[in-house]
Amino acid sequence: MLFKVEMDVKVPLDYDVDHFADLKRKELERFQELQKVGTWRHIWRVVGLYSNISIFDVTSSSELHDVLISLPLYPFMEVRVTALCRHPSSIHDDDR
Ligand SMILES: O=C(O)C[C@H]1C=CC(=O)O1
Repeated sequence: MLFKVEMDVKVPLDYDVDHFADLKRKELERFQELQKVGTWRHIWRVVGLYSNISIFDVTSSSELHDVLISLPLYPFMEVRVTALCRHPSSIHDDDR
């Protein structure tokens, strides 16, 4: 199952810089693991914002929920999820 996930990262201005750098390092590790196994299939930066638009490939909405709340930066994210399905005119067989 494919989902579009929009993530806005919002960090309080007075948040400890070193602690946030540590969370970002952990987020990068988790992100790379999820990319390697194909769960986090695509990511784009939204120009000018600390936001991304991503495509996740998971077996269920529950799996997506578990993946999202496992992200180290999750407590700082506003997340919007859109379920996707194959377009009948698509020529690609991996977009479902
Ligand atoms: O940078 C972000 O948009 C937040 C998050 C997504 C991947 C990653 O490494 O951090």
